[in-house]
Amino acid sequence: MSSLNLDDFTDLIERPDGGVRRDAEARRERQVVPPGSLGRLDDLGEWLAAAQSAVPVRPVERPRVVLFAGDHGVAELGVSARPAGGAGELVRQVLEGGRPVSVLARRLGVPVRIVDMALDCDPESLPEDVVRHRVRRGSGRIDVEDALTLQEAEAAFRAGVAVADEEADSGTDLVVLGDVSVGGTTVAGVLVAALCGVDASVVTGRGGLAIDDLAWMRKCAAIRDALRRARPVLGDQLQLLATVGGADFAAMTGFLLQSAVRKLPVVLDGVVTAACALVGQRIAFRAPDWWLAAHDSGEPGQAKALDRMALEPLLTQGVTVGEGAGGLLALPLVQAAAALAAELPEKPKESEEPETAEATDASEASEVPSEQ
Ligand SMILES: O=C(O)c1ccc[n+]([C@@H]2O[C@H](COP(=O)([O-])O)[C@@H](O)[C@H]2O)c1
Ligand SMILES: Cc1cc2nc[nH]c2cc1C
Repeated sequence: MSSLNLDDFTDLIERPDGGVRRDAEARRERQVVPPGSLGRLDDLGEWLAAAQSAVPVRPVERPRVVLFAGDHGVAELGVSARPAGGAGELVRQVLEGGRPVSVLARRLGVPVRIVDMALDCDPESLPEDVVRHRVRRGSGRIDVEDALTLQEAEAAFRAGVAVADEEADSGTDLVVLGDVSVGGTTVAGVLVAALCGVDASVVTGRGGLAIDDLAWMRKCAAIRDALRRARPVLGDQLQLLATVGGADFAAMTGFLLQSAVRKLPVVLDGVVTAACALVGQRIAFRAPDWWLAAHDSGEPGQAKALDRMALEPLLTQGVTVGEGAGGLLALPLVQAAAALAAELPEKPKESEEPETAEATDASEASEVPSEQ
């Protein structure tokens, strides 16, 4: 297998088509309600049109939730209100239908795919439909040791790339990306603080099930210690993911970048996906153009990361369960924006003048898309 060169993504990732975006804006000018009167839904519809390279924008008909799952050694420090090593149990519950993402996905008719990257459980105990890409059992305790070897990080990154290719090849038209982890918000905090150059306290939040003050202090200290280990490898993103990331983080970073290569738009969930996106931005600066921030979960590290990528979350509902649930909440908005942009009729022509070259404003004519 050829060695992985992350710099290739810089060239492979193009921006969504600016010309198509202008065509989408021009179409909105001709529709019955003024552009801007649908607020952020107007921006959303135009962004999606550019991502699809299609005017009118196509409906989102084959969305999917893709979740990467892993346990993190740092959870042994008591930085999470969830039991260390408990991510496998959550994975079972998601697929059995009993978690928030299961309920929302059922209601919206969206399939959920879960990839095991580093769960700390017997693989036999997992439901059959879990996608198996495990590179190790639990990522390392990042305050004192590396999360992964470089080889494991590369294998995990490649697994994420492969899953993105499978989604693009099978006709998925939008992915809601999420994670199932224990200790993941601590790892995310380290990556965000390292890449934004801020202190541990700035990114230390209360996690999935809010932790108490003592646990918050342990979490802040763990992030501080891991940050010291992160700083020397800041210039090498694969090494950074190996040192203070984890297998699920490496896979999500690979997934996000390859989705951008394949022009597959991705909706980000919470702080964990935001941290992976930030690593991805360091690798390929154009990549964030393909991502949509669904919601503001309230984790301070998420706000920091999204701000760095100039991504503005659509919703604020205080959803901190992770697992793609907050991300999925944005799907109906995306679908609404697409329907409005595609289906609102155009205004009737103001005059009945014959359509001659002279009667048409030349500058406008050059911007009007050929729709038929
Ligand atoms: O989305 C967020 O910002 C968010 C905030 C707190 C917790 N979570 C989810 O909770 C899980 C990890 O939480 P923790 O407290 O064990 O680090 C993981 O699946 C996260 O996606 C997610
Ligand atoms: C308007 C808009 C602009 C963006 N830029 C990057 N992702 C984006 C998503 C949306 C929705």
